[in-house]
Amino acid sequence: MKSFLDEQFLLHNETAVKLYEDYAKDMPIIDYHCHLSPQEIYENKTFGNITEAWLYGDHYKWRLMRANGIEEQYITGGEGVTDYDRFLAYAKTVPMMIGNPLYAWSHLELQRYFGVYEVLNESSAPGIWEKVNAKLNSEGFGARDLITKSNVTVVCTTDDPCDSLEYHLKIQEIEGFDTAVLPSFRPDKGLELNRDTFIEWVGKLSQASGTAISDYDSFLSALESRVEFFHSVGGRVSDHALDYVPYGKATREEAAAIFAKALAGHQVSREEEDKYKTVTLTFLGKLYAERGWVMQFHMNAARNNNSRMFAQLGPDTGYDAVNDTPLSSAMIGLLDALEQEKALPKTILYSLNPRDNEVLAAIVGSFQGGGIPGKIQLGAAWWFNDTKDGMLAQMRALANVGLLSRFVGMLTDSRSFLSYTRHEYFRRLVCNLIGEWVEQGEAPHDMELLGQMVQGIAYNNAKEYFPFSASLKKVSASQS
Ligand SMILES: O=C(O)[C@@H](O)[C@H](O)[C@H](O)C(=O)CO
Repeated sequence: MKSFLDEQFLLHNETAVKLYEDYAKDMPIIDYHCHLSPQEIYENKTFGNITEAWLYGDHYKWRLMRANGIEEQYITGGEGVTDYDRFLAYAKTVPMMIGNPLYAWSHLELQRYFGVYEVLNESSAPGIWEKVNAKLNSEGFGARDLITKSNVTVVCTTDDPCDSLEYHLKIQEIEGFDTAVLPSFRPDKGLELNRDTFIEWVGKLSQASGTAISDYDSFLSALESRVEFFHSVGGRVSDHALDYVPYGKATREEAAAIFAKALAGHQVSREEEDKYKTVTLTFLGKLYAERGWVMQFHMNAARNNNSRMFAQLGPDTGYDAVNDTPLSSAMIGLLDALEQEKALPKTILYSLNPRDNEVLAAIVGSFQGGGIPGKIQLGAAWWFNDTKDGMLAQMRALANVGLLSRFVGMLTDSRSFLSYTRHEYFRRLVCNLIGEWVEQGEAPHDMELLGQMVQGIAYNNAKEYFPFSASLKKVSASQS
């Protein structure tokens, strides 16, 4: 029987161990989608204790604590509740997490960042609290230190087009910090024209772009100026949350009329919304293609389901779920609208519903081309799929229908600076999956070929795929 989280964790055959140890383990990380705060990175934020690092913003942990019957004030904080109280509440929940990736992630983080190899529970909590906090309060445990320690060459944060990117610019001035921290252009608030944030957001866009927005054309030119600004700061990625995939063939004039209706404060119909989103996404896709950007679609999330708690805590607080809207024909329509004009950018398609894996993997195959390896990507297992089963299902679907060897690999999608162990977890799964194929005679025991495949999925494919600046930390010869 293997001991818990030992060196061969998730590696169940010799080939897997060799692939991980000799090829995957030491590869750098490109974290091309996350929710880290550029300000905290710039300020090299330090964490007074493990509760601050673990429980101040991680809704994955909050969700499981609720499921374990922990009172809300010990999860997201409350009157008279100390950070130690919250840590104890988490320590009480951890033993109940067996089978959930957070059980492994939490212990991997304790091992990799703090040298703690004990299992976390209520009885070990006091000692672990002391040991971890002593480290967190010592030199080298600030946000930037943790990024550097994790061998991360690129971090792509998630940013609103109206954002000043002040901290991205300031980070570029920091001597000796090699990681590129780049903005991702996330214009969801400009697409969601039925939401109560739309009109105010258009006003913010006008201010940020210096463009008077009186109609759809001026709105689009304001968006274009912000794309250009993000590009000037090193941004090369966009990101769209499509909780359902819209598609409605329409002219620019039709979209303009719908835009005007929404800007006047009127609700638009679903048909009008689809038309507006189709024309606007097509416009944006062309901008991305012109600049060589990568366009990401995060689809089929069902967000903020608990209206009482949404009113109390806001979004991204652990009350989301998986949507099950059909997406195939709309997705094809959107991609084809761009392809028709030879303006389809590199694109990554993520669905939160694993039922869509094969659907998207097949759609991906319909739009490859342009001489670009893996131009269209089946997105990494995301959010509720960021699990052993979810990652394997996504990789198997991609391997069955497309080219796993061209996959740009994992991302943390996290708000915590300790989450880079998710890449280790993923790399171990990749090596074991390929190792199994070799041991079962389904792939040749050609370590050079397999090592190249593993290093590609771990890092090199992303390095080639994302047109980030040459300011990336140079990967040593043995790793490239
Ligand atoms: O980018 C998204 O929309 C999601 O990743 C969302 O932000 C969610 O809160 C998350 O971080 C899941 O990991």
